[in-house]
Amino acid sequence: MADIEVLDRNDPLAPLRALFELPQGKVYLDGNSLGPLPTAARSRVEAVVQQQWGRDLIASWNSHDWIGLPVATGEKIAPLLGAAPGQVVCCDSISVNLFKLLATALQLRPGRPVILSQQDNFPTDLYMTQGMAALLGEKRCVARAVPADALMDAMDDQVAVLMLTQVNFRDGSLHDIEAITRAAHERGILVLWDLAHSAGVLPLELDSWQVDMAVGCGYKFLNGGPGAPAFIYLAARHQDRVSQPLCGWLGHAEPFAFEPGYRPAQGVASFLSGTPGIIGMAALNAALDVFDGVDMKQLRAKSLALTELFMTGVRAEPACADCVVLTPEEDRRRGSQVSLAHPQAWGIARALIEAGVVVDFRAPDVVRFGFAPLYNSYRDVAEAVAQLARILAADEHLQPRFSARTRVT
Ligand SMILES: Cc1ncc(COP(=O)(O)O)c(C=O)c1O
Ligand SMILES: Nc1c(O)cccc1C(=O)C[C@H](N)C(=O)O
Repeated sequence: MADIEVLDRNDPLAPLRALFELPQGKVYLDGNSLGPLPTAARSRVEAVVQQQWGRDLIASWNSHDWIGLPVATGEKIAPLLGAAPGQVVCCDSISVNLFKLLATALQLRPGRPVILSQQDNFPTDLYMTQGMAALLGEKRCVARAVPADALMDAMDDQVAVLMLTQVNFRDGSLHDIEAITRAAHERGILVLWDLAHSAGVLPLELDSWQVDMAVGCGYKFLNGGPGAPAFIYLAARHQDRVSQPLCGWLGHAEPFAFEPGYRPAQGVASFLSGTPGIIGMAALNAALDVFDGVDMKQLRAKSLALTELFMTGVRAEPACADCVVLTPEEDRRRGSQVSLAHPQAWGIARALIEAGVVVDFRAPDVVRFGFAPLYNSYRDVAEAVAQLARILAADEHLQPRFSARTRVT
């Protein structure tokens, strides 16, 4: 393996690790599921609870601008997406936001009922599409999911919107947003990108790639905390042509006029529905400060170096010979995780966690190693490879205590 200490010493992003509260003695490689706690988020939550909720109570909607928090947080996320102001709002979960945007896409393409996706997309994306189809009936909505290599052929004149996730949650493979968006547009198809495993770790240029719509996650690489709200991106060019169906009062032009009839707010703010969870959103808002001054290209370069080092390390270890690297080798095809397939993946994941290397298991046979360049070091990679090789060489993953599937994640 390369000289790990030199790599960490020369890493310009290494000081950012100090902005997080990482548990001592653990190597945390699960930031693609739940990012760790940024100290700024802890302090903000304390302030929101003690001073704002605890002391200022209801006045905080104005005096601490709670009412403006979804838009303000969206504007803080926007630069990470390559989005000009006025196109991103923070709200709800990805699942709920997909529903709003899918309905919008169908409105924009009347006569085209198909929502096209990839068979191994994250299940919630497929489920939301199936729910939409059941609600609207097959004349107005058809859920079509095909293998990745059949997507181009499936883009026919019945397709209203292509809904894809940029980085596949299972194998870490990465789609080329710009090329796929262009191909879809040439066929009159809108694109809706799920950026759950991209926002905060990959350089994104949604505006210049002409993306129509996107959603993303607050609790993974944006480090906003468990169940942090998600976000919606809707390109400015579509905003005055659509109305989303979950038209709650906070998406109204004047919520406090309490009118009986719905009038949407201007722009992407009309994608708000009900009252946001202020504590959770405040945590995400503060967590985003970690990105101040961070060059996303530099972040990507480190992410690639971490995943590359890990894959090289695994291949060089004879004890890891039965691990199949599912994640593409090519930089332009790889997100920020490495997935290994192994028949005893569950036991390996549990043994790694017990050894202090926090990874996750995805059924049926995948161990995921998520690398977050904001806080993971090259030393973390070396430790993960060493522990994996040790466990496999000692058959530790076959220990009876690792055989029962006792956990949900
Ligand atoms: C690609 C992808 N989309 C959507 C989700 C779920 O989003 P939510 O729980 O915010 O609905 C996840 C993970 O939870 C995911 O990995
Ligand atoms: N959202 C999660 C949860 O509430 C519990 C456990 C895991 C998750 C996840 O984020 C899973 C994740 N989207 C994945 O890539 O598998």
